[in-house]
Amino acid sequence: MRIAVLTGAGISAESGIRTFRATDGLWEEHRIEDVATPEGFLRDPGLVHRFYNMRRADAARAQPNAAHRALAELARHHQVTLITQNVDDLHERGGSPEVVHMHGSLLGALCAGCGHRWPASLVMRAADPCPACGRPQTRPDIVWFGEIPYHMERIWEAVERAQVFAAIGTSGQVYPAAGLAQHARRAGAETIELNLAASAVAGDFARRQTGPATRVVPEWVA
Ligand SMILES: CC(C)NC(=O)[C@H](Cc1c[nH]c2ccccc12)NC(=O)[C@H](CCCC/N=C(/NCCC(=O)O)S[C@H]1O[C@H](COP(=O)(O)OP(=O)(O)OC[C@H]2O[C@@H](n3cnc4c(N)ncnc43)[C@H](O)[C@@H]2O)[C@@H](O)[C@H]1O)NC(=O)OCc1ccccc1
Repeated sequence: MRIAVLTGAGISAESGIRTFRATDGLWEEHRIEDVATPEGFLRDPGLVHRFYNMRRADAARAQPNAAHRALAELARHHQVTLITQNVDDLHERGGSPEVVHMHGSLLGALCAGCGHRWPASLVMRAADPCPACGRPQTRPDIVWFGEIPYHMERIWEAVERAQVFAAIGTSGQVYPAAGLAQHARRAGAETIELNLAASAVAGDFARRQTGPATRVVPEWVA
């Protein structure tokens, strides 16, 4: 079976990683414009690096949960394209062989000058010189608002060819990720949403399983 899976912050919530829009969510203390936009980085790279250094430390402390592991199991029996909006590496540590990080990763560094990429250190600073061009314009390799997500060609193709499309732990408020369900449904896929509550695009799904990811994902995979 060809299965395309899209995950969001909700799949990592039970591993202790805060989501974005929950009351104690990440965007509570920080204005999106300040910490997740190219303009915010130009204005105050120190603030942005402190934000992502904190997230990198949180992710390093967290452990994959039963939902991450269940998706790894699914990939052993089906042709799974696992697309995530998450920048943590819990899918990989949960055993998933291949993960498409459409919004980048906390484990990557990117030179805003020459575009060179290299593995991130736990604590990053803008002044860290680029190993390729030497310029001190180091940023996290993360897709910010107003920037084009990574791997879009591959993602559209996988969603169009999927027989099943599942969205797990995502609020459906950020595009183009939130538009993938409708695209899959139009291409004839069976669609299912797994979440604690209905997302902003719940209407695009034929089926829904409501509950915490660590319960509903293993149930769905079984
Ligand atoms: C706010 C929104 C309106 N704005 C956008 O969508 C913008 C603008 C836009 C573009 N098109 C539009 C169309 C309409 C309106 C606006 C737009 N989009 C962009 O700027 C994108 C770039 C967006 C990426 C920004 N970067 C992120 N992340 C990296 C940074 C970082 O992480 O710091 S987005 C970030 O926020 C989003 C958060 O959403 P979720 O992951 O869903 O998390 P959330 O907290 O919201 O919800 C948690 C869910 O889990 C559930 N849950 C909680 N606990 C559990 C639990 N235990 N079990 C199960 N479920 C659970 C909850 O019920 C809830 O549903 C994720 O995508 C996450 O990656 N770029 C772009 O459009 O470029 C052009 C383009 C595009 C395509 C082709 C050509 C050109």
